[in-house]
Amino acid sequence: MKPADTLFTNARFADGTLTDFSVAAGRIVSIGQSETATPQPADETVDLGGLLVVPGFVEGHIHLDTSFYGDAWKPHRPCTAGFDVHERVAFQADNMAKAAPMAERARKQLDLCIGNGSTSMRSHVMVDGSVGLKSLETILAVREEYRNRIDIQLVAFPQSGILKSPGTPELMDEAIGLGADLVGGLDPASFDRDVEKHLDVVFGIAEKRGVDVDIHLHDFGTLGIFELEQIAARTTALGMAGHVAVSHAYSLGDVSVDLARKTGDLLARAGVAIMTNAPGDHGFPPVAMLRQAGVTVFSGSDNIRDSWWPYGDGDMLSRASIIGYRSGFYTDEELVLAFDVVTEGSAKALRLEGYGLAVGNRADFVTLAAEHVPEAVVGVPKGRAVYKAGRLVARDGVVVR
Ligand SMILES: O=c1cc[nH]c(=O)[nH]1
Repeated sequence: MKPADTLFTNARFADGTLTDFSVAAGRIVSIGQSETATPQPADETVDLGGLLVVPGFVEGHIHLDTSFYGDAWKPHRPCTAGFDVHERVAFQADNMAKAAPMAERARKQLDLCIGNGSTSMRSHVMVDGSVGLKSLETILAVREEYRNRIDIQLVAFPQSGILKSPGTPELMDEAIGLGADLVGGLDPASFDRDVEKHLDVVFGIAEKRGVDVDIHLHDFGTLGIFELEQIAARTTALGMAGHVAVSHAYSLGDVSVDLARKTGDLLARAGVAIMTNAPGDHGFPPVAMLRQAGVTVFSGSDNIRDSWWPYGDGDMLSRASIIGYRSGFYTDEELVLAFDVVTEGSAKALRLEGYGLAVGNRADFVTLAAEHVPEAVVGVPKGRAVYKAGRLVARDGVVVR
């Protein structure tokens, strides 16, 4: 038998068993009980010391281009009246003009996320009439630099609208040719004020290019629900179940329980996933109810020190804790659900191949000083080791170079 590259011993899996596993060519090739198994020969042995070992976190929604993490502090500017996406986008443009170079900021954000245990990520990147393809070109180059540390999907994101920002449909199409993986959208009703035409462009590009869709939908109440219905109908009509996500979907958190449940059933049937970061100042999708309906629920940091809010730490375990806290999750089963949202749920939404701790899967994992997953979700232990394809990429929050 050809020896594995690395034998990892004394790993505590989520079911409490102490396990050895070996990795070759970046994949898990064997898993056995530490107490009973004959160790598989390997070039190197790493003793994980009984730490909890979990799959790498999946950062399912972030903005690598517009974060000011590690840059000079940009004080938050409130909107004049309530939450207004147009105003936030204008503040963002102001801040971007005063920001450190985008590549530098993106690297700092990536180091933060990897240091905390993310091994895969989906980032939205502005592609519209205001910035053209410049941001995407920068982030594509940074993605290339980080390709051995984290897998990154990029969404061509029309932050200034598709119909409101001249040239955006063509730019989004070009973006896919350039290397973006998905096509995005933004509040078809309140931003572009034409749901049909907005979705024609998004799903038109998706169909033509054979890519997935991830739409930002901040619209509240029944307006947001109406848009979710339209997105679900398009998804079904194009046979895109499992290939479409809606990010934020605040409306699911502020309509009646009955309407949220009915819409959840619709989304489950259509195969539309929902991303929530459990934001602080308003309703957000009811995670447990949606999961029970069969909806794939996933999560991301979204904004980290940007023009939308000053919070965010790039830590998907702390995000699971926030989701659990805001959802009123107390039982072990509920805490495991919160954890699942940032691991299996996000992996499913991103359609990651070979995710999870099983033979044949990618050896992307994190060690945690916790006895089990519920304790990890409430305790959010630091001092983690992060492995990508079986190789140590970060320890104690610091990326290994
Ligand atoms: O939450 C966010 C962040 C950036 N851009 C958006 O449209 N929404």
